[in-house]
Amino acid sequence: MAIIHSFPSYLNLRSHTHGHSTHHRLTTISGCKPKLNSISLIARSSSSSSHSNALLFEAAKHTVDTYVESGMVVGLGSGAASCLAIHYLGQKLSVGQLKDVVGIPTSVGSASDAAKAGVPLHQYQHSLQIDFTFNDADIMEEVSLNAVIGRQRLEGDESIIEEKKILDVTKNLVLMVTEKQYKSGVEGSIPVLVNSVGWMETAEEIDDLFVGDAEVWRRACIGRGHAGPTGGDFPVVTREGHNVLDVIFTSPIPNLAEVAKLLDNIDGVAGHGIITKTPCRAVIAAQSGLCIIDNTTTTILIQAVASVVGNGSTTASDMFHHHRLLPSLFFLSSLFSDVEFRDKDFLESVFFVSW
Ligand SMILES: O=C(CO)[C@H](O)[C@H](O)COP(=O)(O)O
Repeated sequence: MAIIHSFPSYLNLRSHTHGHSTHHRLTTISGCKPKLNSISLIARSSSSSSHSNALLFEAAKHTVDTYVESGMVVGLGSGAASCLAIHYLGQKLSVGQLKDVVGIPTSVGSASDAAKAGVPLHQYQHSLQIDFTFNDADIMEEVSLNAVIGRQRLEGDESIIEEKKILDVTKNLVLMVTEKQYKSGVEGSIPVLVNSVGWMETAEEIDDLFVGDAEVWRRACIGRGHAGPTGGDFPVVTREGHNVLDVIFTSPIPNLAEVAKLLDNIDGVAGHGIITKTPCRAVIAAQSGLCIIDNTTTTILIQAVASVVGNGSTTASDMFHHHRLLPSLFFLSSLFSDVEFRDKDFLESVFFVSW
């Protein structure tokens, strides 16, 4: 993959590495409460879950260190990485490294995390200017960085609609995912909010639209036994009174944005969990370090690299998985220094925070 911005903290992170070593600095964390002042180098953990927590914390820390500045209004996302980012942000506020940051929670969970972490909160209001937002995504389409949220919501106490409004109005957005969630073709559930009156007709229409590619199930409240495709007697009803359909794709979706458009045009659909936002950056926690991708420049660089390496089929996935392409990317970075589309940030682009 990887496009890349070097931001101020790129230098900081690089200074933590040993030359071009592929060993990324990891940070001890304790549950969801990283301690800002207790950063230490640790060997890669033998426990895979603590290792993946450490990787997620690197993504969260990088996101906060790089994009959050004093005085900002910051959208606070939901999910494991966002929880780590909120607590890290709280730590930076408590030691005075950041000041006057106001958080806009995207969910009940993020509001609760922020309250515990000491991040001052405001409720989202229409016309509020949000400088920057971070969020988790359940899965992300490579290159476009279109993503899916809302797969985990089993109780209906969260609002995908409100969360998407915040992501929509924010000036800058970072989505944090692991490398396993960064896919060339997204599969699995797309959560779709439908009016509960007439939900069955809407579900049938969606089923017809994606026949052979997806199954449609109405989401049931957890703890209510086996509900089956109709959601049984206790379907989830969201805060806004919608039912949630899981449109479960059984094969990779070639273009997530197309699916979003098709869903938007169906009567009875009130919203869905697909995010399509430009500009958007992905901070990807990979085994070998962090990878930062910006969807405004990805396509251009991929095409350019494909031509330099003489392989028309080069994809973001190739770049992500085959480090051999990195020299080409660096080379291109220097070649493009005079080209109009490259702004200063872009000129300073480098490809991985640490490999
Ligand atoms: O829907 C989402 C953001 O709104 C997230 O993708 C979801 O919350 C991820 O949860 P976790 O990180 O705990 O798997």
